[in-house]
Amino acid sequence: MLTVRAPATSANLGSGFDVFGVALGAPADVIRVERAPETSISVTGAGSQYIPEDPKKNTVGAVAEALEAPAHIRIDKGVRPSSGLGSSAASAAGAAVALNELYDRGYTREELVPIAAEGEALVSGEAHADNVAPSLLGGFTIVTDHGVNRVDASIPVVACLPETTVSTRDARGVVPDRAHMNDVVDTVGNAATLSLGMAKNDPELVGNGMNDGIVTPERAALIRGYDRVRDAALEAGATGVTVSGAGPGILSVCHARDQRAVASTMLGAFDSIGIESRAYQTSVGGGATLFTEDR
Ligand SMILES: Nc1ncnc2c1ncn2[C@@H]1O[C@H](COP(=O)(O)OP(=O)(O)OP(=O)(O)O)[C@@H](O)[C@H]1O
Ligand SMILES: N[C@@H](CCO)C(=O)O
Repeated sequence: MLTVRAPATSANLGSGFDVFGVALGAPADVIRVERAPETSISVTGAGSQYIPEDPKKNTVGAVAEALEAPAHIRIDKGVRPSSGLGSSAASAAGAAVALNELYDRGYTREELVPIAAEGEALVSGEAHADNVAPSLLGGFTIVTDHGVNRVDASIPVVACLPETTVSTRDARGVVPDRAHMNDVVDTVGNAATLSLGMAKNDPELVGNGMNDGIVTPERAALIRGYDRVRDAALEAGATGVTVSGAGPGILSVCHARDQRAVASTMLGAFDSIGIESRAYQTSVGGGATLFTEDR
Protein backbone atom coordinates (compact mmCIF):
# COMPACT_ATOMS: atom_id res chain seq x y z
CA MET A 1 0.00 0.00 0.00
CA LEU A 2 1.13 3.54 -0.74
CA THR A 3 0.07 6.62 1.20
CA VAL A 4 0.22 10.23 0.02
CA ARG A 5 -0.61 13.44 1.89
CA ALA A 6 -1.82 16.06 -0.60
CA PRO A 7 -2.31 19.63 0.63
CA ALA A 8 -5.21 22.02 0.26
CA THR A 9 -4.55 24.90 -2.10
CA SER A 10 -5.83 28.37 -2.81
CA ALA A 11 -6.21 29.31 -6.47
CA ASN A 12 -6.50 32.68 -8.23
CA LEU A 13 -5.19 34.85 -5.33
CA GLY A 14 -7.43 37.58 -6.78
CA SER A 15 -5.35 38.91 -9.68
CA GLY A 16 -4.32 35.51 -11.12
CA PHE A 17 -7.65 33.98 -12.15
CA ASP A 18 -7.08 30.41 -13.43
CA VAL A 19 -3.30 31.06 -13.31
CA PHE A 20 -2.00 31.48 -9.74
CA GLY A 21 -2.13 28.96 -6.92
CA VAL A 22 -0.46 28.24 -3.59
CA ALA A 23 -0.10 25.07 -1.56
CA LEU A 24 -1.28 25.49 2.03
CA GLY A 25 0.45 23.93 5.05
CA ALA A 26 -2.98 22.66 6.21
CA PRO A 27 -5.48 21.06 5.80
CA ALA A 28 -4.72 18.04 3.54
CA ASP A 29 -6.23 14.86 2.11
CA VAL A 30 -4.62 11.47 2.75
CA ILE A 31 -4.85 8.98 -0.13
CA ARG A 32 -4.03 5.26 0.18
CA VAL A 33 -3.81 3.01 -2.88
CA GLU A 34 -3.52 -0.73 -3.51
CA ARG A 35 -3.44 -2.47 -6.89
CA ALA A 36 -6.78 -4.02 -7.88
CA PRO A 37 -8.29 -5.42 -11.10
CA GLU A 38 -10.82 -2.56 -11.16
CA THR A 39 -10.91 0.84 -9.50
CA SER A 40 -13.00 1.18 -6.36
CA ILE A 41 -13.12 4.16 -4.02
CA SER A 42 -13.98 4.70 -0.37
CA VAL A 43 -14.21 8.15 1.22
CA THR A 44 -14.07 9.16 4.89
CA GLY A 45 -13.45 12.44 6.70
CA ALA A 46 -14.58 16.05 6.20
CA GLY A 47 -17.70 16.27 4.06
CA SER A 48 -17.30 12.68 2.85
CA GLN A 49 -21.08 12.21 2.83
CA TYR A 50 -21.22 14.65 -0.15
CA ILE A 51 -18.52 12.94 -2.19
CA PRO A 52 -19.43 10.17 -4.64
CA GLU A 53 -17.58 6.85 -4.40
CA ASP A 54 -18.42 5.98 -8.02
CA PRO A 55 -15.10 6.16 -9.96
CA LYS A 56 -16.93 7.87 -12.85
CA LYS A 57 -17.89 10.75 -10.52
CA ASN A 58 -14.89 11.10 -8.20
CA THR A 59 -11.79 13.06 -9.27
CA VAL A 60 -9.50 10.17 -8.29
CA GLY A 61 -11.42 7.84 -10.64
CA ALA A 62 -10.60 10.14 -13.56
CA VAL A 63 -6.93 10.10 -12.56
CA ALA A 64 -6.84 6.29 -12.28
CA GLU A 65 -8.36 6.06 -15.75
CA ALA A 66 -5.92 8.60 -17.24
CA LEU A 67 -2.96 6.67 -15.78
CA GLU A 68 -4.49 3.28 -16.68
CA ALA A 69 -3.84 2.36 -13.06
CA PRO A 70 -6.79 0.49 -11.50
CA ALA A 71 -6.65 0.43 -7.71
CA HIS A 72 -8.58 0.42 -4.52
CA ILE A 73 -8.30 4.05 -3.46
CA ARG A 74 -9.08 5.18 0.08
CA ILE A 75 -9.55 8.92 0.55
CA ASP A 76 -9.44 10.45 4.00
CA LYS A 77 -10.70 13.99 3.45
CA GLY A 78 -9.05 16.77 5.43
CA VAL A 79 -10.23 19.33 2.88
CA ARG A 80 -14.02 19.76 2.89
CA PRO A 81 -15.62 19.75 -0.61
CA SER A 82 -16.98 22.95 -2.21
CA SER A 83 -14.72 24.96 0.07
CA GLY A 84 -12.54 27.02 -2.25
CA LEU A 85 -9.55 25.23 -0.74
CA GLY A 86 -9.02 22.85 -3.65
CA SER A 87 -10.76 19.85 -2.12
CA SER A 88 -11.38 17.98 -5.36
CA ALA A 89 -7.85 18.86 -6.55
CA ALA A 90 -6.13 17.60 -3.37
CA SER A 91 -7.61 14.15 -3.91
CA ALA A 92 -6.72 14.19 -7.61
CA ALA A 93 -3.14 15.31 -6.96
CA GLY A 94 -2.68 12.75 -4.18
CA ALA A 95 -4.03 9.94 -6.36
CA ALA A 96 -1.81 10.99 -9.27
CA VAL A 97 1.33 10.79 -7.11
CA ALA A 98 0.28 7.51 -5.48
CA LEU A 99 -0.80 5.70 -8.66
CA ASN A 100 2.22 6.95 -10.62
CA GLU A 101 4.39 5.28 -7.97
CA LEU A 102 2.22 2.18 -7.55
CA TYR A 103 2.41 1.38 -11.27
CA ASP A 104 5.94 2.77 -11.84
CA ARG A 105 4.65 5.09 -14.55
CA GLY A 106 7.67 7.37 -14.19
CA TYR A 107 5.94 10.72 -14.74
CA THR A 108 7.52 13.81 -13.20
CA ARG A 109 5.42 15.99 -10.91
CA GLU A 110 5.11 18.55 -13.74
CA GLU A 111 3.90 15.82 -16.12
CA LEU A 112 1.29 14.78 -13.55
CA VAL A 113 -0.33 18.26 -13.59
CA PRO A 114 -2.51 17.74 -16.73
CA ILE A 115 -3.29 14.18 -15.59
CA ALA A 116 -4.56 15.36 -12.19
CA ALA A 117 -6.45 18.19 -13.94
CA GLU A 118 -8.62 15.54 -15.64
CA GLY A 119 -10.27 15.14 -12.24
CA GLU A 120 -11.09 18.86 -12.16
CA ALA A 121 -12.68 18.62 -15.61
CA LEU A 122 -14.97 15.94 -14.21
CA VAL A 123 -16.34 18.11 -11.37
CA SER A 124 -16.16 21.69 -12.64
CA GLY A 125 -16.51 21.21 -16.39
CA GLU A 126 -13.02 22.55 -17.19
CA ALA A 127 -9.55 21.05 -16.68
CA HIS A 128 -8.20 24.14 -14.89
CA ALA A 129 -4.89 23.19 -13.26
CA ASP A 130 -4.38 26.07 -10.81
CA ASN A 131 -5.25 23.88 -7.78
CA VAL A 132 -3.64 20.59 -8.81
CA ALA A 133 -0.33 22.28 -9.73
CA PRO A 134 0.44 23.64 -6.24
CA SER A 135 -0.90 20.50 -4.56
CA LEU A 136 1.58 18.45 -6.65
CA LEU A 137 4.52 20.84 -6.67
CA GLY A 138 4.18 23.01 -3.55
CA GLY A 139 4.92 26.72 -3.19
CA PHE A 140 3.47 29.40 -5.48
CA THR A 141 2.61 28.19 -8.98
CA ILE A 142 1.86 29.94 -12.26
CA VAL A 143 -0.04 27.82 -14.80
CA THR A 144 -0.15 29.02 -18.41
CA ASP A 145 -0.30 27.45 -21.88
CA HIS A 146 3.49 27.21 -21.66
CA GLY A 147 3.34 24.93 -18.62
CA VAL A 148 3.89 25.46 -14.90
CA ASN A 149 6.41 27.71 -13.18
CA ARG A 150 6.87 27.69 -9.44
CA VAL A 151 8.76 29.30 -6.62
CA ASP A 152 9.09 28.32 -2.97
CA ALA A 153 7.53 30.81 -0.59
CA SER A 154 6.61 30.80 3.09
CA ILE A 155 4.08 33.63 3.21
CA PRO A 156 1.77 33.48 6.30
CA VAL A 157 -1.92 33.12 5.43
CA VAL A 158 -5.26 32.65 7.14
CA ALA A 159 -7.81 30.57 5.22
CA CYS A 160 -11.24 31.11 6.76
CA LEU A 161 -13.90 28.59 5.78
CA PRO A 162 -17.57 29.31 6.52
CA GLU A 163 -20.04 26.47 6.94
CA THR A 164 -21.71 27.49 3.67
CA THR A 165 -20.74 25.95 0.30
CA VAL A 166 -20.24 27.27 -3.24
CA SER A 167 -19.64 24.82 -6.09
CA THR A 168 -16.88 25.69 -8.53
CA ARG A 169 -19.22 24.87 -11.40
CA ASP A 170 -21.71 27.53 -10.16
CA ALA A 171 -18.97 30.07 -9.42
CA ARG A 172 -17.60 29.70 -12.95
CA GLY A 173 -21.05 30.69 -14.19
CA VAL A 174 -20.67 34.26 -12.81
CA VAL A 175 -17.27 34.96 -14.40
CA PRO A 176 -17.82 37.90 -16.80
CA ASP A 177 -17.28 37.41 -20.54
CA ARG A 178 -15.71 40.86 -20.95
CA ALA A 179 -13.65 43.31 -18.92
CA HIS A 180 -12.91 47.04 -19.09
CA MET A 181 -9.39 47.88 -20.24
CA ASN A 182 -8.75 49.88 -17.02
CA ASP A 183 -9.56 46.83 -14.91
CA VAL A 184 -7.35 44.63 -17.09
CA VAL A 185 -4.42 47.05 -16.73
CA ASP A 186 -4.88 47.22 -12.94
CA THR A 187 -5.10 43.44 -12.66
CA VAL A 188 -1.98 42.84 -14.77
CA GLY A 189 -0.07 45.28 -12.54
CA ASN A 190 -1.33 43.57 -9.41
CA ALA A 191 -0.49 40.09 -10.73
CA ALA A 192 3.06 41.20 -11.52
CA THR A 193 3.39 42.73 -8.03
CA LEU A 194 2.10 39.56 -6.41
CA SER A 195 4.56 37.35 -8.34
CA LEU A 196 7.45 39.56 -7.29
CA GLY A 197 6.22 39.40 -3.71
CA MET A 198 6.23 35.60 -3.76
CA ALA A 199 9.74 35.54 -5.20
CA LYS A 200 10.91 37.97 -2.49
CA ASN A 201 8.83 36.32 0.26
CA ASP A 202 7.27 39.70 1.01
CA PRO A 203 3.70 39.66 2.49
CA GLU A 204 3.22 43.39 1.72
CA LEU A 205 3.85 42.96 -2.01
CA VAL A 206 1.77 39.78 -2.15
CA GLY A 207 -1.13 41.43 -0.31
CA ASN A 208 -0.96 44.58 -2.47
CA GLY A 209 -1.02 42.40 -5.59
CA MET A 210 -4.17 40.47 -4.71
CA ASN A 211 -6.70 43.09 -5.81
CA ASP A 212 -8.80 42.25 -8.85
CA GLY A 213 -11.83 44.17 -10.10
CA ILE A 214 -12.89 41.67 -12.77
CA VAL A 215 -13.76 38.24 -11.33
CA THR A 216 -13.52 38.69 -7.55
CA PRO A 217 -16.47 41.14 -7.12
CA GLU A 218 -18.79 38.69 -8.92
CA ARG A 219 -17.56 35.77 -6.81
CA ALA A 220 -17.66 37.75 -3.54
CA ALA A 221 -21.37 38.43 -4.11
CA LEU A 222 -21.98 34.65 -3.74
CA ILE A 223 -20.44 34.62 -0.24
CA ARG A 224 -22.65 35.95 2.56
CA GLY A 225 -20.62 38.24 4.82
CA TYR A 226 -17.66 38.61 2.43
CA ASP A 227 -17.29 42.42 2.74
CA ARG A 228 -17.61 42.32 6.52
CA VAL A 229 -14.98 39.56 6.85
CA ARG A 230 -12.59 41.27 4.41
CA ASP A 231 -12.85 44.64 6.16
CA ALA A 232 -12.30 43.02 9.57
CA ALA A 233 -9.22 41.15 8.35
CA LEU A 234 -7.71 44.30 6.81
CA GLU A 235 -8.41 46.18 10.05
CA ALA A 236 -6.56 43.44 11.99
CA GLY A 237 -3.46 43.80 9.80
CA ALA A 238 -4.02 41.58 6.74
CA THR A 239 -1.99 42.90 3.80
CA GLY A 240 -4.48 41.47 1.30
CA VAL A 241 -7.79 39.57 1.31
CA THR A 242 -9.56 37.75 -1.50
CA VAL A 243 -11.90 34.90 -2.36
CA SER A 244 -10.05 31.58 -2.12
CA GLY A 245 -10.57 29.66 -5.35
CA ALA A 246 -14.24 29.69 -6.20
CA GLY A 247 -15.18 30.39 -2.56
CA PRO A 248 -16.71 30.40 -0.02
CA GLY A 249 -13.30 30.22 1.69
CA ILE A 250 -11.69 33.64 2.17
CA LEU A 251 -7.91 33.98 2.09
CA SER A 252 -5.95 36.64 3.99
CA VAL A 253 -2.22 37.24 3.63
CA CYS A 254 -0.45 38.82 6.59
CA HIS A 255 2.74 39.14 8.58
CA ALA A 256 3.29 36.30 11.07
CA ARG A 257 2.88 38.74 13.97
CA ASP A 258 -0.71 39.56 12.88
CA GLN A 259 -1.84 36.04 11.99
CA ARG A 260 -3.66 35.24 15.22
CA ALA A 261 -5.53 38.55 15.26
CA VAL A 262 -6.50 38.20 11.60
CA ALA A 263 -7.84 34.68 12.21
CA SER A 264 -9.89 35.63 15.25
CA THR A 265 -11.35 38.74 13.63
CA MET A 266 -12.40 36.78 10.51
CA LEU A 267 -14.10 34.16 12.69
CA GLY A 268 -15.77 36.93 14.71
CA ALA A 269 -17.05 38.69 11.58
CA PHE A 270 -18.72 35.52 10.30
CA ASP A 271 -20.06 34.78 13.77
CA SER A 272 -21.61 38.28 13.99
CA ILE A 273 -23.96 37.35 11.13
CA GLY A 274 -24.70 33.88 12.48
CA ILE A 275 -22.35 31.88 10.27
CA GLU A 276 -20.04 29.31 11.84
CA SER A 277 -16.58 29.12 10.33
CA ARG A 278 -13.12 27.74 10.99
CA ALA A 279 -9.79 29.40 10.34
CA TYR A 280 -6.57 27.70 9.26
CA GLN A 281 -3.57 29.73 10.41
CA THR A 282 -0.93 28.38 8.09
CA SER A 283 1.52 29.44 5.39
CA VAL A 284 2.38 28.66 1.80
CA GLY A 285 3.83 25.15 2.05
CA GLY A 286 5.11 22.08 0.26
CA GLY A 287 3.46 19.77 -2.26
CA ALA A 288 2.15 16.21 -2.00
CA THR A 289 4.30 13.88 0.08
CA LEU A 290 4.64 10.16 -0.42
CA PHE A 291 5.28 9.12 3.15
CA THR A 292 4.69 5.37 3.38
CA GLU A 293 5.74 2.61 1.08
CA ASP A 294 4.82 -0.98 1.85
CA ARG A 295 4.21 -2.96 -1.33
N1 LIG B 1 -12.24 13.33 -4.27
C1 LIG B 1 -13.08 14.37 -4.20
N2 LIG B 1 -12.91 15.31 -3.23
C2 LIG B 1 -13.76 16.35 -3.11
N3 LIG B 1 -14.81 16.56 -3.92
C3 LIG B 1 -15.02 15.67 -4.91
C4 LIG B 1 -14.16 14.55 -5.09
N4 LIG B 1 -14.60 13.86 -6.17
C5 LIG B 1 -15.70 14.49 -6.62
N5 LIG B 1 -15.97 15.58 -5.88
C6 LIG B 1 -17.08 16.52 -6.08
O1 LIG B 1 -16.52 17.78 -6.47
C7 LIG B 1 -17.30 18.85 -5.95
C8 LIG B 1 -16.38 19.75 -5.14
O2 LIG B 1 -15.45 20.34 -5.99
P1 LIG B 1 -15.37 21.90 -6.14
O3 LIG B 1 -14.33 22.17 -7.16
O4 LIG B 1 -16.73 22.47 -6.33
O5 LIG B 1 -14.88 22.31 -4.68
P2 LIG B 1 -13.44 22.60 -4.16
O6 LIG B 1 -12.50 21.63 -4.80
O7 LIG B 1 -13.47 22.63 -2.68
O8 LIG B 1 -13.28 24.08 -4.64
P3 LIG B 1 -12.18 24.99 -5.32
O9 LIG B 1 -11.78 24.26 -6.58
O10 LIG B 1 -12.90 26.26 -5.55
O11 LIG B 1 -11.05 25.17 -4.39
C9 LIG B 1 -18.36 18.25 -5.09
O12 LIG B 1 -19.55 18.17 -5.87
C10 LIG B 1 -17.85 16.85 -4.81
O13 LIG B 1 -18.88 15.89 -4.61
N1 LIG C 1 -9.52 28.95 -11.01
C1 LIG C 1 -10.61 28.13 -10.57
C2 LIG C 1 -10.22 27.51 -9.28
C3 LIG C 1 -11.30 26.87 -8.49
O1 LIG C 1 -10.75 26.56 -7.23
C4 LIG C 1 -11.84 29.01 -10.40
O2 LIG C 1 -11.71 30.04 -9.73
O3 LIG C 1 -12.88 28.70 -10.94
